[in-house]
Amino acid sequence: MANEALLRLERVSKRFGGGIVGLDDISLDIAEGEFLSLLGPSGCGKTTTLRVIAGFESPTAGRLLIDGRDITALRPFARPVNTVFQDYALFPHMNVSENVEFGLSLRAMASAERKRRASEALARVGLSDKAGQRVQALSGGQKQRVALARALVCEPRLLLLDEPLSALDANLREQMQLELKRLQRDLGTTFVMVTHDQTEALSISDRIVVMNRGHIEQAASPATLYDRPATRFVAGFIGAMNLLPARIAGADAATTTVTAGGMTFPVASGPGTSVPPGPEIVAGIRPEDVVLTAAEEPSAGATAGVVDNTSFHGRSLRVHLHLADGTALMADVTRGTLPPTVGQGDRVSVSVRAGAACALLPAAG
Ligand SMILES: Nc1ncnc2c1ncn2[C@@H]1O[C@H](COP(=O)(O)OP(=O)(O)OP(=O)(O)O)[C@@H](O)[C@H]1O
Repeated sequence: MANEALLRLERVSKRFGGGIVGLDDISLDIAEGEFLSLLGPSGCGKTTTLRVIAGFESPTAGRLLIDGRDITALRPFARPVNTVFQDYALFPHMNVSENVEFGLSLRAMASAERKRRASEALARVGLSDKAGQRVQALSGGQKQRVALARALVCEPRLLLLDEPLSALDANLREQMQLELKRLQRDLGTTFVMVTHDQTEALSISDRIVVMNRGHIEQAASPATLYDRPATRFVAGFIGAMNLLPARIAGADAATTTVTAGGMTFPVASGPGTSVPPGPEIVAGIRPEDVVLTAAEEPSAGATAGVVDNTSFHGRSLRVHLHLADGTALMADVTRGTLPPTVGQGDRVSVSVRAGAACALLPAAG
């Protein structure tokens, strides 16, 4: 793996004054051409990770390697890395083209060549017609594109993006997510993006690094994080998840039979679904994998539940219910699959959908 990674973070820690832990022993390989997102709650260390990669912060322990070469001591401008900042950091007194050219001004390059590259970068982000405009006259989305062009004009090996879309409204944000992804695919440049928006991370990234309190909880593809969260934290952080105390009722090569909340269901064996060690485990069951039927008596493997309330979610209805032992559960039910009048106090039969990707997790952590 050592030679495959474009960037390797090797046991990187960052402590600030007063004993504040920014990063706690982080190791991560980032492959060439990857779109990687750093995701996690406020204060988990996303920005610190980005700043350490950019060279704006020095790690207090560990090292960084690009193509196997130690860059830990290199100044920011000496790294093949560029950053797009959250507030764009454009120069208001320069026009669009000058802002983009500025990215090249630290390099000895003929003016004609600078202009050619700047106009190529502006074309990439669809702003050729704005080259001579003042940046104040641009919309938020256009400013974001200028910031991208200014970073990309230097042809970095690695582009770092710090919450690049957070200042945009919801519609524009979604459009820019698609554009970012397209740009990254076209260029083949490695992108590392900080975001606290899980929907954004899930829709745009090849891989997501979920961080918590300065360490990495899990680094995996969006589908793996969703279907096979490695920890309770990830299970609770990505999407909605029912976490029920569980026990193993049996196992063979293909499946593990799990009992949780009075329900018995098979979980397919395979990578990421091994039973965690320790006596206490929880089963993570997505609301869309909980099946409700209006039956009076639960069938085999199912249990009885009582509806507490329902909320409208477009195509589906989220049903909050409780089981006989008091356990609270969420179920997302496709509209029309339950009687339209189902509501508070109604009894339903509750089971886990056959073939559901349930996560078996240690109770602690
Ligand atoms: N320059 C600094 N001096 C002291 N503490 C810092 C400094 N920068 C970050 N920290 C602390 O390090 C921890 C990680 O901060 P960081 O900014 O990396 O989090 P984040 O995940 O990017 O959060 P947010 O989503 O709020 O931006 C926090 O506890 C933060 O207060």
